[in-house]
Amino acid sequence: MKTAIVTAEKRVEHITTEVPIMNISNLNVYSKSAHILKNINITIPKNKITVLLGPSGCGKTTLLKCMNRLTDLYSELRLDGTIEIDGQNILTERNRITEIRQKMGLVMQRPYPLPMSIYDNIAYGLKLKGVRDKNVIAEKVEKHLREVALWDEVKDRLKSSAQRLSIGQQQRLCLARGLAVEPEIILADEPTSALDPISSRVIEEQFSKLKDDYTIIMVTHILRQAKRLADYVVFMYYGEIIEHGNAADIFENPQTDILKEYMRVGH
Ligand SMILES: Nc1ncnc2c1ncn2[C@@H]1O[C@H](COP(=O)(O)OP(=O)(O)OP(=O)(O)O)[C@@H](O)[C@H]1O
Repeated sequence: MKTAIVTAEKRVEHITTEVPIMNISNLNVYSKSAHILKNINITIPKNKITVLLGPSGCGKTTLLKCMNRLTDLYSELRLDGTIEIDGQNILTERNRITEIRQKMGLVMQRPYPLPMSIYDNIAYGLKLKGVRDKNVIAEKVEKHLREVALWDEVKDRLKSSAQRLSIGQQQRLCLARGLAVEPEIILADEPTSALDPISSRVIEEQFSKLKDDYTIIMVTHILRQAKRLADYVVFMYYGEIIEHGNAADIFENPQTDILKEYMRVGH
């Protein structure tokens, strides 16, 4: 798709025809002293990798936190607008926050494996979901470790502590733990920022494969990574979305001076 519509003086939407999984409308986030996210309107496509891109402090992480209501943890933040998933506005669902979060796996900048064995890190999520059958648990542990390409590396030491794994392996384990609760969406906040280049590539390769089964929304400020991975790009600047659309359109045909400059400097 090549069409671009100028929706405001400096905001550009590259039209996309994908199947939506999440609709964000008129979303604003305020702290006591600042307007952090300004009138965010986007539709996130299903079974794609959406990259939230932009310079430090532009609001990428805050937008990601809104999507699973991690913003609830910060009493100083005030939100208005809507985030619809499966036709429900998650911002007004008072009692179903656990259910909402179970639809989403979260991968943070640094891996935080639970202080237990590799096996139990994944079994834990399954048990929380009510899975009791030991054979089913064993099958799923293997399945999810294979999904993140970790099985061959750990199959002979499943009962040893997860904290003895390398950081790159821990990040894949945390991804597998997130997958074990069978989310629809994976939210990833700079998931490779603590990793060496080889481990980073492994995570990137897993994301490219996982999008067949999951929708991935990833924060990065690394332009090259966005180019390698993104199907859909949301470019942010000072709390606003400046351009969003299919990755090929955004990267081959940026419309705004701000994005053109970001791409020039980012190379
Ligand atoms: N709980 C909060 N209270 C007050 N201000 C906040 C809070 N959370 C975020 N901010 C501010 O909102 C702005 C956006 O922060 P955010 O972490 O979303 O940016 P970012 O684009 O993810 O940056 P980075 O790439 O550096 O992680 C920043 O100015 C930050 O200081």
